[in-house]
Amino acid sequence: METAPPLPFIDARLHLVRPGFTLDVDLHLPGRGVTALFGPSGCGKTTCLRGIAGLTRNHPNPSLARARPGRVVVNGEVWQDDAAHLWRATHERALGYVFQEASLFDHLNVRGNIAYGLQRTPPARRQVALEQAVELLGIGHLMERKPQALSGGERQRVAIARALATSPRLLLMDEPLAALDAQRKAEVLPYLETLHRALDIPVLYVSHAIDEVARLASHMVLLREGRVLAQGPTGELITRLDLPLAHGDAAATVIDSTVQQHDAHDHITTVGFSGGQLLLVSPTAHAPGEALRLRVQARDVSLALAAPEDSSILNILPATVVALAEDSPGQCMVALDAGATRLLARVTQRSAQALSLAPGRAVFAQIKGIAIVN
Ligand SMILES: Nc1ncnc2c1ncn2[C@@H]1O[C@H](COP(=O)(O)OP(=O)(O)OP(=O)(O)O)[C@@H](O)[C@H]1O
Repeated sequence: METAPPLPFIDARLHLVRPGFTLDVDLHLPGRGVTALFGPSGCGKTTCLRGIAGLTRNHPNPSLARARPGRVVVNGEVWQDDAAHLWRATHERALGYVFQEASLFDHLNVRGNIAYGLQRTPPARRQVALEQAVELLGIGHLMERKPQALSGGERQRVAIARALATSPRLLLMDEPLAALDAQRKAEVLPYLETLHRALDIPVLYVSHAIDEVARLASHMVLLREGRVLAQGPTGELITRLDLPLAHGDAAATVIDSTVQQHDAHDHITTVGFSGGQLLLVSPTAHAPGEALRLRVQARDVSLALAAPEDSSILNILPATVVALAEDSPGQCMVALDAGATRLLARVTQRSAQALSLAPGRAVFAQIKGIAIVN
């Protein structure tokens, strides 16, 4: 019997000691898809990316730096192994780095900027053609322009295309959308979504914005004061009641679903997911079979003990209460399982008592079709 090839992975053990700040992390990440590094300002997200890129390191002799030996392995390539005295400099690590502000060469046009990235990659390692990077980021019409003649969103798309053109084995993105206004963000986000599906290049993505993370990242690392608070699949981490993300007004669930049908007449898309079917309002048509990642805020989910009839609410899902926690005075967060999907509902403590909510209790979760975002 043939055995399946091992799943690709990224391991990064970094212990970087600075005056007033220590980063001490052990990351075990999938070698595919987008992993978000998330946490408050100053928790060490950028330091983490810089460590993986080889832009920052302890004294090469770990005993002098009083740090645990570092190790960085990306899909089978060892970039750093302090214990074995192995260190690849940044230019020897096949990585692309995209920063908050696109740092393009002003004297080169867009074509020249992207070609610069391409030329630095040995022909044997080139996997992404310039044309492919240009097409993925939708910048074909901008090729002859100089960076000064680009909008913020366009500059960022060129910077991403330039990073991709180097055929990186890992793409590091440090708040690539943070400098953009909401409209520009909405312009660039769809390109980020498609690029990791089109190219099998893992992405480490630093962001402050949980909605961005929920939309893009399948996996996440929560950092606090230089340490890992938790790491795992996004849907799991954002619904764990022992972690801060599952509390407060922004608490939400992600639901990975597949389009079943789209009714163009009333703009309703029907999707299937592990907990059944959902109907959502969608102004754009979706083809059957298309994968949709949906987001539902905990405050938009209400609970009932019996399935209501004649309700305007489109989605009524059987679910089981898994856990409850006090959220804020008078409010409580309820974790529920609908099939294999974890949902969150934020209800008043009065309602929780009235419905005798407790682990194991069977309920119906009600979600308005207009409250589901994709
Ligand atoms: N070269 C350095 N020397 C000393 N301290 C540093 C250095 N670079 C960063 N720091 C400190 O390390 C800590 C982590 O910084 P880092 O930029 O990694 O955080 P961050 O989570 O990316 O923050 P933000 O979200 O604000 O960008 C901060 O306290 C910062 O002041």
